Amino acid sequence: MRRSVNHRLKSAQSAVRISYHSGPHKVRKDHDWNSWSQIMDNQVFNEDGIEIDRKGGGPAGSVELGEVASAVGSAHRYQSQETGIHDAAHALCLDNRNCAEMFMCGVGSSVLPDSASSIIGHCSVRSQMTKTPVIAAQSPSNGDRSHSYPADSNKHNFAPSVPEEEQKEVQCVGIPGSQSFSGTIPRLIVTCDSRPGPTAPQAAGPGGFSPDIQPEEDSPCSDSGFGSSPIPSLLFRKLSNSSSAGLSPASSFEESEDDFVGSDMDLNIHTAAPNTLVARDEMAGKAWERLRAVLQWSPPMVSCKKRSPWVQLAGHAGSFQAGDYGKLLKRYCETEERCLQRLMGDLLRPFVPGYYGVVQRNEQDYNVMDDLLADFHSPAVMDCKMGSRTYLEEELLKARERPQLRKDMYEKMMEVDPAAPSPEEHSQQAVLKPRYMQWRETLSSTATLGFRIEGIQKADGTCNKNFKKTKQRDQVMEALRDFVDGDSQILKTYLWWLKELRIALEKSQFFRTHEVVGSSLLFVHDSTGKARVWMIDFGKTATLPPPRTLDHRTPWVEGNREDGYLWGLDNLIDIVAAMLPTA
Ligand SMILES: O=P(O)(O)O[C@H]1[C@H](O)[C@@H](OP(=O)(O)O)[C@H](OP(=O)(O)O)[C@@H](OP(=O)(O)O)[C@H]1O
Ligand SMILES: Nc1ncnc2c1ncn2[C@@H]1O[C@H](COP(=O)(O)OP(=O)(O)O)[C@@H](O)[C@H]1O
Repeated sequence: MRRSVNHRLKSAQSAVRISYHSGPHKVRKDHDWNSWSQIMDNQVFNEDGIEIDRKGGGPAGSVELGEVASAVGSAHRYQSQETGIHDAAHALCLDNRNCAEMFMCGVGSSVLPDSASSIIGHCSVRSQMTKTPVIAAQSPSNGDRSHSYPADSNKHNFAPSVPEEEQKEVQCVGIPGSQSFSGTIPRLIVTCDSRPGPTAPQAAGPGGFSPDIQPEEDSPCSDSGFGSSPIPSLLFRKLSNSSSAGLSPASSFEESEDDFVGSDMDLNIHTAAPNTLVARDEMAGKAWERLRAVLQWSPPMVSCKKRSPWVQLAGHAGSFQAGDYGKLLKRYCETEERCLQRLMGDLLRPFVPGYYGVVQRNEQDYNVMDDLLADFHSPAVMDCKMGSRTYLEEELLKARERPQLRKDMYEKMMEVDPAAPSPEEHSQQAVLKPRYMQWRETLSSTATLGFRIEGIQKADGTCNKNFKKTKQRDQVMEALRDFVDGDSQILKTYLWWLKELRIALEKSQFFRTHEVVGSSLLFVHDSTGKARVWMIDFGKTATLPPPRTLDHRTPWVEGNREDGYLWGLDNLIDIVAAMLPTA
């Protein structure tokens, strides 16, 4: 039995190696299954895709819980820091899928630190990576076809190829003080004005340029042509319109399951909000001890936890589908895939949704990630778009070189402020994308504070996306106060997470070497007092050519690629702190 557990732990490790392979960033093809199954050389599957023990022939899922607990213990001993938790969780979940499923359905999510439970989530998707879904009958696959990770049998590093510096534990060195933004955001308005000027677009022909009118201009992750795609029905959760008090309807996943989650085992590390990440690791260690105990003495549970209604607060309609077991499928974007892969090996990992690779559903590829709402009960959610600029420098160049007029953006502009378009734009009934984006930035708090609220859903399900004109500090405060229903304890927890995030960002190799544009912070809390902040949306996060780096606070001037992300975070922290009663 012991041999078998160790053997599975080994398998788990090799599987993890593959998971983080950052190979060629392209959509992978079916034949990769072969290489995947080669890597899984220590594992044998029965015809239902259930892993069986080579020796015993029983399903791997039938391993006794006590044995799994030992596996957890052994794996945990490999490393005890943040990465160790992940490793242990990987080992555990890959070791026993049924048990992992049990974690997903209650035990794990209630006793594990978030980082670990998110990885335990990995196992369910990882189990999809078998030729046949393990729990085929329950799978809402809808014809899902998981791409395997490109296998590279020559790679034997357990960790992804991440610079050593990046793998170091975050040490809390104190919360840096807020830094102010000394400059102003340069106005780089691109219009169809053919008059010469330093920032005006170049005329493309005699009499000024005559750009083609396009319904949409594709940006790196634009969903042009996809928004109206029908969304296939889902077994676990369905997409539907949620009640919306805002400008536009929100997509949501309907509540569809009963709640069997044992709350007595909850370990709420979120509200505890210790002062350092190191302290959190210590807590995580304790959580593992408790997990071991629970595993050794709990009867097997076949349960499913209640799914809170899912909500999409911003972004492109039709981009998301529900995945299995707390996973979310987001329409495939190569840039985002690359970023999420890299982030899995970066200090920022606890602040981003766990990433599980690419699946195909109905001929559309999706990036699979954690549904960040999955562990909350009727959560309140807020999307805050970070940074002082919301378009890439390359989009600006593109708009100059190949200007494309956007009717849809003109219409969105008119809905908010009919006086906003210039006479020329009125006559064209269209605007250029950077012009629209800059208008949105100055209308909201993006240009003045380096972040803006995109949307809020309250616990009662009301959803408000009407923040386009939320610009002043006191307006932001009002929105935040409403979001937390005046609960200063929740605000305090958010403040703690924001400060932790700032520490991690300031040390992150990924962050230093990427221009992070259009990315959001997703704030989630619920009535249990649990509150947390994650970074989402890396569709417009561009890698800088080495050795270039950004400090994310220097004001942007065209060419310096600064995004104002940290400046915005400083301001956000400052605002949240100012809302709290002084001790
Ligand atoms: O929020 P509204 O005012 O509707 O404007 C949207 C957002 O800025 C989108 O950014 P995000 O995805 O960060 O929410 C952006 O997508 P990009 O990220 O592709 O730039 C859209 O551009 P188009 O996709 O070109 O329409 C733009 O129309
Ligand atoms: N991992 C996630 N878990 C839960 N909700 C998410 C997650 N990612 C995105 N969302 C929801 O979807 C919305 C849009 O996400 P985003 O990644 O910004 O999409 P887009 O790239 O289309 O702009 C967010 O505002 C949030 O409400």
